[in-house]
Amino acid sequence: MNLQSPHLTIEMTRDIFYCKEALPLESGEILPEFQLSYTTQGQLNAEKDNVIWIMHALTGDANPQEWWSGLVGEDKFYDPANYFIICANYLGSCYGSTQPLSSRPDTGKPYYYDFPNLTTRDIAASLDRLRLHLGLEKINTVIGGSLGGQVALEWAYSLQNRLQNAIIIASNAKASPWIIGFNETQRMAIESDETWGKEHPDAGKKGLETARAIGMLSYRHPQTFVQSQSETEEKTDNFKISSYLRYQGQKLANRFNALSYWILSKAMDSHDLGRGRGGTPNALARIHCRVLSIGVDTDVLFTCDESRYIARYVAKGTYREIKSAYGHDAFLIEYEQLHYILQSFYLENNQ
Ligand SMILES: CC(=O)SCCNC(=O)CCNC(=O)[C@H](O)C(C)(C)COP(=O)(O)OP(=O)(O)OC[C@H]1O[C@@H](n2cnc3c(N)ncnc32)[C@H](O)[C@@H]1OP(=O)(O)O
Ligand SMILES: N[C@@H](CCO)C(=O)O
Repeated sequence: MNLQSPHLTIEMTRDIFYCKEALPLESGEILPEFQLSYTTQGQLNAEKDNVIWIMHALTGDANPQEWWSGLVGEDKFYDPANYFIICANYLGSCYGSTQPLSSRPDTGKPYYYDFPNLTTRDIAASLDRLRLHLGLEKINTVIGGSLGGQVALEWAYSLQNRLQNAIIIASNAKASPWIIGFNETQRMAIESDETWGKEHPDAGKKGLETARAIGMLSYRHPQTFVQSQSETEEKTDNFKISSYLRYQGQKLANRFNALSYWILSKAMDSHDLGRGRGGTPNALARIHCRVLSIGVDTDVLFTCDESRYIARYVAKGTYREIKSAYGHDAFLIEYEQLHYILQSFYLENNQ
């Protein structure tokens, strides 16, 4: 791909990166080869300092113009007319990258339950392979929410002075027992599905519906549903919130698969920037770039204190807060506040 093509590619291009070099994983296992589906839009400038790398969350794909439409795209904050914008689907996810349903190179059959557990550090390492493949010596900004923020933080640590800004939204430096607990209940729901364990692409699909319903409660806030799912007084059964959660479960199960969900939820649980690095504060202090850590006041999953903690221990940290009734998912919704916070951050740093 000629990143400095004279043709400004405002249109998003989709590509697959095939990496034939084995990827050693934190577990000690090795992924012999892998592919990453990714999108790019815009053009690398002459100084090569306008790369924006967008990181998706748990069930995201490589198309931020879809799930972050208020932030990425023509005339949006991250406008391809000004930036070279890239987004890659993570290892383990089912949107074009190597995942449990991918064929193993040694047998030609799907990995299924033999797919190796991944950590956020492994995912960051796989993205760095793509960076090197594209010849991107430096990145202006890595930005992501939730799992995307966790991977962004791991990558900020290893990129060091090759990265200018890390923007971590509704995320953490180390998975809390609370988050691991929520993910464990979701895996229990998948395990309770009698099809789980079978070698079939839809294994665990019904359990995934329940897992998503549990997840949706953690991604929102009681206020969210008071506003959108309240009832008149005569209702005694068949409540709106019940049908909403069942609907969201079906909606996700129809676009995702339980094996990918399992692998990525384990990656979220594995997240600990300080592992092998003298603990979280020491690791945060060694991040070279500027870090903007954004919390959501009603986020009950990734709390504001966890976002404040990141800003407090990194060398060049700023903390900002979104006020929202939406809870954790506010990072996908509160575009006006996000725009204001991002604009102030870049202006404060003369960018
Ligand atoms: C950064 C990332 O990687 S994100 C990962 C990828 N995620 C996605 O692609 C999804 C991102 N989008 C979302 O999560 C949500 O749409 C948000 C957070 C952006 C917006 O949330 P909300 O405005 O509350 O809409 P939400 O999606 O929760 O619910 C609306 C849907 O539920 C349906 N619904 C609402 N109430 C009910 C109910 N009582 N019963 C049944 N269905 C209901 C609506 O009809 C609507 O259906 P549709 O999605 O088919 O149009
Ligand atoms: N609701 C978003 C964020 C979860 O962390 C998703 O589905 O990935």
